[in-house]
Amino acid sequence: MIRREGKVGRGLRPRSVVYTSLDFLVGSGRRKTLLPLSPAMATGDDGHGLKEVLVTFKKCLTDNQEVLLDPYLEGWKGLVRFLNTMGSIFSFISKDVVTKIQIMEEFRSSERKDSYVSLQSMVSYELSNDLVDLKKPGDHPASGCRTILRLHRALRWLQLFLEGLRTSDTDSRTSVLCTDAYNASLANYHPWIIRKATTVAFYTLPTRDAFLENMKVGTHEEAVEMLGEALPSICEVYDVTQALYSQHNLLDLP
Ligand SMILES: CCCCCCCC/C=C\CCCCCCCC(=O)N[C@@H](COP(=O)(O)O)[C@H](O)/C=C/CCCCCCCCCCCCC
Repeated sequence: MIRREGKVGRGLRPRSVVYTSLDFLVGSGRRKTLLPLSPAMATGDDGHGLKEVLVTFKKCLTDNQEVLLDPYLEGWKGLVRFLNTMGSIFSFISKDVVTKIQIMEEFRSSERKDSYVSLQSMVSYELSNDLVDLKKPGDHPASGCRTILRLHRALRWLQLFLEGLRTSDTDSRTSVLCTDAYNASLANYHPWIIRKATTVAFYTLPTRDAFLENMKVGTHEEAVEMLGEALPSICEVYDVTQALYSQHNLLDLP
């Protein structure tokens, strides 16, 4: 069993729950075809470690600095599998990410799929066809641009959190690392109620040692080394996306 840091999580068995996000995924026949997850994946026991997930993000960037959508979504699916091992208290977060992945996968399986090969082609296509609500929610509440923006902001949280794990002491509290990363990124865009629920959930996180083990990389030192090697790719994907969104004034989409 994974040791927990805080009071809230004591006694929770992270791998024992059939997660709501999976219920959501398999509950609809239409959704099922879009994001099939095996039962093993649903519990995070699909044999893949964090390294494989982070490597997926490396595959996003082309030589022309375009961000390819398919590996981007693959990377997020891998992260959701990790999130699903953290306990049902995180299922409200998991559900939100899964919904956003599904929105994007629908674009990728639609007749406009070629316009959604990369973030660059998506931005160009949606803007030139007036498919983005730029100022307030309107006719396009689930555009690709606004959906990716939410994941993009979350990628910043991931970058900060993993960097915190990598550089912190053995006895550092993951709830503190996670809260610091959250406050410096996503929290700026979330209402009070979400910030509260999220902060409570952070108290149930496993210890730093348990996190490093859960990465399935080897020793703790090897896990830390892997983070040092993998994080630059995440940063690059984040930076290229940030520059793209900034260039088109898309960083505040409703
Ligand atoms: C062995 C180490 C592994 C680490 C693996 C970490 C896996 C992390 C997986 C997912 C990260 C969470 C991504 C959250 C995306 C949130 C997107 C968002 O901001 N959505 C809000 C706005 O969307 P719209 O309403 O405008 O459509 C939405 O309102 C939010 C809903 C839920 C709350 C999201 C809280 C995010 C907290 C991020 C920390 C996750 C903690 C993971 C613990 C490791």
